[in-house]
Formats: sequence, C-alpha cells, structure tokens
Amino acid sequence: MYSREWNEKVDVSDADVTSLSGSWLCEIAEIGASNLAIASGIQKVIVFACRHLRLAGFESGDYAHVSDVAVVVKSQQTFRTRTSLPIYTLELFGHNIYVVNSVELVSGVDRNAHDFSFAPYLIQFAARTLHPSEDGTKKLSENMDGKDSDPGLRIQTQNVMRESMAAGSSTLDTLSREVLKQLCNLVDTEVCAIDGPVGLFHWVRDMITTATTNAVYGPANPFLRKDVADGLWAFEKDLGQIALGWFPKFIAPQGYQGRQVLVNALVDYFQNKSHEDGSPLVKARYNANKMYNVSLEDLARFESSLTIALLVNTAPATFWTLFLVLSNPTLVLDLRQQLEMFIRPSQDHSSDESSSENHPKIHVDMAQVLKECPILKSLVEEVLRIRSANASGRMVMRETLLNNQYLLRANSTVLIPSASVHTDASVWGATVNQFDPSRFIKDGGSQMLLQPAYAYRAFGGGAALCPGRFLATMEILSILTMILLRFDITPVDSKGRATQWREPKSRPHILTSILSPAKDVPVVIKEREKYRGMTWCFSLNNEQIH
Ligand code: HEM
Repeated sequence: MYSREWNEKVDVSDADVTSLSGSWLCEIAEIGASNLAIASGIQKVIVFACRHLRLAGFESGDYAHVSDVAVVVKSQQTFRTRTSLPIYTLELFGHNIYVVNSVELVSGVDRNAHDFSFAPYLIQFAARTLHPSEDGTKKLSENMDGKDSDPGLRIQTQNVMRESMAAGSSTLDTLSREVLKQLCNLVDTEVCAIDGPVGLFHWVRDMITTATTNAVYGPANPFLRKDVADGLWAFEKDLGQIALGWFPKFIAPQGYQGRQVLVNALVDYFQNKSHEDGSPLVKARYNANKMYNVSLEDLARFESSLTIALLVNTAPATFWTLFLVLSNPTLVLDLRQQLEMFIRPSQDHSSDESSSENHPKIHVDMAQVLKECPILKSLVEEVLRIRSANASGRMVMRETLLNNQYLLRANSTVLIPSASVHTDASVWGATVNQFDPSRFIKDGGSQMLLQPAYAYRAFGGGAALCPGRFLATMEILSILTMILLRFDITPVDSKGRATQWREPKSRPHILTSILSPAKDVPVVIKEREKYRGMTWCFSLNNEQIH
C-alpha cells in the first residue's frame, strides 16, 4: 500500500467566466481571484466586491461561512471537464475543501460515513438556519460519532424519518395515498377552474405545498393559511443569507419574518395537539422530540426543516419534469399513448345517484402505472440527473486515507458535486449530455454504460441518502400522469398569446438540490377535449382515491 500526502492545488483563476451562464458555474474563478479575505478564524470569510457571489445573493461586506462559499462549486461541470481530476483541493485561507469527481472516490466517501460525516453539516444547517435555543443545538449535537447506546435526538430523528419513509412501509403507503388524494382534489376543484394564464412554476409549487402539507399535517394544516405558506417560501428564498448568521433580520427581512410566521404557526399546531390528527410521520417526529424533552419552540423550529425538506426540491423537480415533457410534443404524444392504456371505466357508482350531472367515471390505478410504465420513472430520474445541483458535504472527522490513495486532513470539507458525476461520459456513455427519458429503463436501448449506484447523486448517497426520495418520486409521477391525461398546457406571452416554450435560467440557491426557475413560464391550462365532462378517479395500492 502506498500513501502520500495529497495536496494538489488547482489554479482556479482561469475558469472561463464568460461562457458560464446564470448558475454557480463560474464563482470559483472569483474566489481564485482572491476577492475574499479571512474575517474570523478559518471558518468565516468576508465577502468583498465579488461579482459572482453578489449574483448568488451575497453582498459586499457580508460574512460568509467557508462551506457556503464552497458551495459555489456545486455546478462546476465545466471546471471538471477542464481539469478532469478525480479529486482536487480548493484551499480557502488554510481550510481544505476536497472536491470529489471520480465515481470510485465517491463510493469511498459513501462507504465511510464514520470518517466522512454528514452530522456536522446537519447540525450547522439547523443551528444557523432554524436558530434553535442553545439547549436545542446541544441536544442535536449529542452522540456525534453514533457510538453511544442512546442514539440522541439527531440520530433518533433520522431513524424515525428513514423508518417512516421506507419503501413498502405502511407509513409511506398511508402518506402516499393521502398525497395522491389531495392532488386529485386540487386538480378537480382548482385546476379545472383556472381561467387565463398562470405561471407554471408557481402553480405547481402551490399545488405541491397544499397537497403535501395537507397530507402530512392533517385537518389543522397550518399551511392552509396563506401567510404561513408565503412565509415558508420567503424563508426558503432567503435561506442562504439567513445561514450567514450576520444580522439576518436586516439582510434578509422577508425570509426572517417568514421563518417567524412559520415557527409561530407550528408552535400553535403542536400546542393545540393538532398533530394527533396528522400523519404517522408527524406523530413519529413529535414523539422523537418529546423523548429528548425538546421545548415547544425548538420542536417547531426543527419541524420547519421538515417542511423545507418536503417541498423545496420536489416543487422545482416537478416543474422541470413538466417543462421538459410539455415542450416536447413527440414525447407528450408517446407518453399519452402509453398512459391511456391504463384508463378503465370506474366500478364505483357510489356518487352517481347523488350527482346532479351524472358524469361518466373513469379510473386510473397509479400503482399499476408506476409498475408497468417504466418510461415514467426513468424520465423523472433523467430530469433529476440533468437538473441536480447539489454538493453533498461531509466533514473529515480524522485524517483519513481515501481509497488507500489520497490523504485527507482532519477538519477539512469534502464536497461531491452531483453535476460533476452526472456528466461523466465514462459512466453515462456518449449520450451523457443528452436528455434521454428512457436512459434508466433496464434494457431500454439507450447507450448507457453500466453505471454503479454511486454515480447517481440526485438524492445524495451513503448514510445521508435522502429518505424522502420515494415520496417525492411518487408525487412528481402522479402530477405528470394527471396533467398529461387531463390537460393541454401551452405557453403564452405576456399578452396571453400563444408562443414557443422557452427554457428559463435557474435561480442560484445555496442549499436546494434542484434549482427553481429564475423567471416563471406563463401558460394556459385547458381540459383536454377528449375527456371533457369525465369524472376521474385515481387509486394507489388498490385503494380507490377519488
Ligand atoms: C425531488 C425531491 C428531492 C430531492 C432532489 C432531494 C435531495 C436530497 C439530497 C441531495 C440530500 C442530501 C444527501 C447527501 O448529502 O448525501 C437530501 C437529504 C434529505 N432529504 Fe431529500 N430530496 C428530495 C425530497 C425530499 C422529501 C420529499 C423529503 C421529505 C421527508 C426529504 C427529506 C430529506 C432529509 C430529512 C434529508 C437529510 C437526510 C439525513 O439527515 O440523513 N427530501 N435530499
């Protein structure tokens, strides 16, 4: 075995700023140009006049955490192409950030959750964005290495999340059915009533917010209040600035205020014991917090992280899925043909007598669609492959030799940018840069090379792999199916006239994995002529939803 101190530095100052649009691609260049300086210790830097960091929401004079600044490497696909290094070091004022590109090294990080830990990230995220009490942060930080017999609040909550959201679990089934039911109701009551242009992203985002939170929080869902739902999205928008921890009240007033509205509403929710009528997920999380005597205020703050996790990636992921499908007429035609094979006359005549209109009822079994229509799941996986902009962050807990080759220093940061792994032609084949909806169908005929699971990073990996991936995928697929079967959606210009689909740029965001569009896409939504006047029922796992 050979080992060596590995500290290869890459000159980042020549990254091609001009050819990189909109997102986070180019900021490395600016960091390389030393527009930052140390403000306090090695962990914090002060941002001077840095054009690209300003684009990302930082202002000149802001304090930024090194790991925040490092997130600028999130979408550094062009940079990887230039360097084609399996791993490289960005040295920021004495703090090493190891950016991992090669799939073999990614697997090495994933397999060693002990030395490359997600826990410090999670705690830092909670402390700086949710702002719990000192006692709350202390409770979260217990059992850092996971070796104590008592798991502690953080690990207990993670266990509860994994159990509640596990594939095939009764709790996930219950939640999925409830989400589908809520989506069906919203489509019937609100989407069918839409008259005139709407913004595709905001429309999808609102629908997902209402359906998901109704399913999770039950009849007393706090997000039915407009100020609470708006507060959540204002908080999400300003998360990056709030995470700086530098007078968030003044540098991010809307997000700061939004968080307060959100936390207050959740305090009321738990104080009124409304969670007792909520989903198994919310009850299990509540019990985990109670087990560790978490105060009501901290409980509400921790809970607001669930609402962030539930919505902030699923909403843009659904938007991009719809956008990429609807803007491709051949794909729409093909998918509709496949989906229509699952339409059956409904056996349920229960509402016929009471219904004044007596509409014909048709039924779609979503469980059957998901099982027998592999293109749909493959399509969503492909959307996430090409849109994913996360950089899984891990802290190096002790000096560690990665894959018996690279010596990584203790207290350094490891970042795995998904964009990098997702654009590696040696993994994905010659079509790596194409959007290929059938890429993930087994024997789907695409030229995909056999890729190891480590190469797919849309939901992260290793011990921190996203527990919400099954729910999110089901939600995106259900919305896509309902929309394709029931509606024609066409883009319009600002005067409401038909126009071409134009792909919007993404809005940079320091924490979300799937970026939202910077500008919305105005569309008109019309019920398809073919099915006008029909009543639709969707079911999941043999249970009729509607
Ligand atoms: C398309 C939708 C989603 C995407 C793209 C996504 C992506 C991710 C990513 C990239 C991570 C970090 C993993 C890592 O660092 O290796 C993560 C973690 C996480 N996600 Fe998701 N996510 C989505 C939906 C959801 C949903 C619906 C939930 C709801 C419960 C959720 C809950 C979480 C949680 C709790 C974690 C932290 C895991 C831990 O503590 O170990 N996510 N997600």
